[in-house]
Amino acid sequence: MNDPASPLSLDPALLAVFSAAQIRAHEAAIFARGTDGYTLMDRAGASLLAALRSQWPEARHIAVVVGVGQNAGDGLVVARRAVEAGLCVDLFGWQDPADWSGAAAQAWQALRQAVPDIRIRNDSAGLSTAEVIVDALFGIGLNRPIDGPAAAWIAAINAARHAGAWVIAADLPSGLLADTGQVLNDCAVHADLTVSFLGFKPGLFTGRGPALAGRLHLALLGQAMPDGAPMATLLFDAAPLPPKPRDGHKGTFGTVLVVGGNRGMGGAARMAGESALRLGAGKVILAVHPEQVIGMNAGRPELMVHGVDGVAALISLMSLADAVVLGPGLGQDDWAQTLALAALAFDGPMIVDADGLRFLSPVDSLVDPRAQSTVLTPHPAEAGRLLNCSTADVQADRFAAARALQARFGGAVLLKGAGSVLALRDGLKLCGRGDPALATAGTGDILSGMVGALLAMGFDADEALGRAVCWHAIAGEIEATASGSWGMAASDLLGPIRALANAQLSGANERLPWLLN
Ligand SMILES: NC(=O)C1=CN([C@@H]2O[C@H](COP(=O)(O)OP(=O)(O)OC[C@H]3O[C@@H](n4cnc5c(N)ncnc54)[C@H](O)[C@@H]3O)[C@@H](O)[C@H]2O)[C@@H](O)CC1
Ligand SMILES: Nc1ncnc2c1ncn2[C@@H]1O[C@H](COP(=O)(O)OP(=O)(O)O)[C@@H](O)[C@H]1O
Ligand SMILES: [K+]
Repeated sequence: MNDPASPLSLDPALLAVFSAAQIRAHEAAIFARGTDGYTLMDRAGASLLAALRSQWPEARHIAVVVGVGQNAGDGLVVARRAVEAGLCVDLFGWQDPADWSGAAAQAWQALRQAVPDIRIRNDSAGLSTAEVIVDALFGIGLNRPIDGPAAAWIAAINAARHAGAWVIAADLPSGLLADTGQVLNDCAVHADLTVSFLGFKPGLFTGRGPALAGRLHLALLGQAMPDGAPMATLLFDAAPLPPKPRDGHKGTFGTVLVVGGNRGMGGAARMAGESALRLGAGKVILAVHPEQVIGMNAGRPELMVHGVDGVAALISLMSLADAVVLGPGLGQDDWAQTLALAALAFDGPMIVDADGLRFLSPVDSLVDPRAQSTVLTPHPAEAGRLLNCSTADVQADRFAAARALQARFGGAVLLKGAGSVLALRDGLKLCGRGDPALATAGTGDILSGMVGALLAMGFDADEALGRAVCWHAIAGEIEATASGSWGMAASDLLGPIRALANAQLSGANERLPWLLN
């Protein structure tokens, strides 16, 4: 299908995420070209202060909490520049200034020169009077669990935020691991705004990152983007479907077969079927447990519901399908196993979700043709089961988990949850959209039906998955903006999803990141 242009045009720098090692290599290249560390740090502090003043123009009293490394230097620059701009500034931390090194030591000297009576306060009581707190404790150098004074300062910042202060983080909310979005010891700053320097870090967008980072600004500090391929690219939007051809008929737009809907679990198959229909599939057939047929036929007459009691019946339905959705409400009993093994032999594009994932076998290689056109969409617990590890292990490094799943099972892999990670043939993608409204039963079934529809229309596995994930996440945002994040039912997504696919609705742009110089 021909694609119209993407509805949003974001600067390419906003679409890439770089690991801490890539950022460090980028810094080294900048230094090699003649820019020194302090010049860069001064720009970082200036960008942060500009973001602070634009977000909270009325704020007069700011607190800067500094740590032990170069992230502290960013905060020291902010303190100096804020004083120079006429703001009232308090500096907090536990570091002996003589222990700062490199650019941070220079930043301290510059601050001392500009504000000779500046002192570092080591009691957090004064934090409560600040309107905005600058978190300059840790950036990309965090490399172990936080305890001691740093943990106490993080608790104090979060308490002050709870009491009404705003928090802006330098580079990363302190405690968030740049590469994974993991937080150790449950100790991290909760920020309202994060200004990320030189390039976005993956941890801002997945795991705990989306909950802790707040709004995101990227400050390139006068530099081009880092050289080389980013660790992952971000998905913020997806092009709508092309116009529906005037001479199309239902056969043109593909037949989706949903295999699932075991006893007591018909709803999942029905939601997947409805979402396939609402995304534009020409025909949708449900292969469900025979006991489910009567109720499901009554609910949505457009779905062709077949009670399937064995392999022969399923194979005859598979012969009609352009794509199979295996898993919604499938269950784990003998009926489920018999159908799953038969469905996995389908010679065409397929998405495997939910209990369907239990019946996958590892593929021999990524060139396995079956694996090439398969989409797998586990949530973290399902991913843990497939990888023989705990959910916590999966969440500790969602990128590694998605890659490991792809290596073992092939195809396009989605690791679901806040900041969904996509392991595709052309690398890692990371969904930058979404809302906790989506954290409710059935939204995964809606997503699987969407992917099924796009596969049946002829989109390849990567494209189908990327579009579906994006529309699904934006639909969650739209519902949350309209009616709040609590209480959304999965089927509420269907209206916005249809509108997004038809380009009749665009996502709420105030959630998108900003670019600073
Ligand atoms: N080098 C430069 O010129 C620039 C650095 N920048 C800033 O520098 C940051 C990176 O600086 P660093 O590499 O010094 O790293 P950080 O300042 O993030 O922290 C590293 C320091 O903290 C210590 N540390 C790590 N984990 C700890 C823990 N759990 N408890 C206690 N101490 C811990 C380390 O031993 C090290 O001393 C970036 O995130 C960015 O904010 C930016 O200003 C851009 C320019
Ligand atoms: N906090 C969140 N933020 C954004 N998206 C979320 C969040 N929680 C869940 N989701 C999304 O909601 C969907 C839930 O799917 P899944 O866990 O399979 O639910 P179910 O099996 O009940 O359908 C996934 O697409 C997931 O990425
Ligand atoms: K920080």
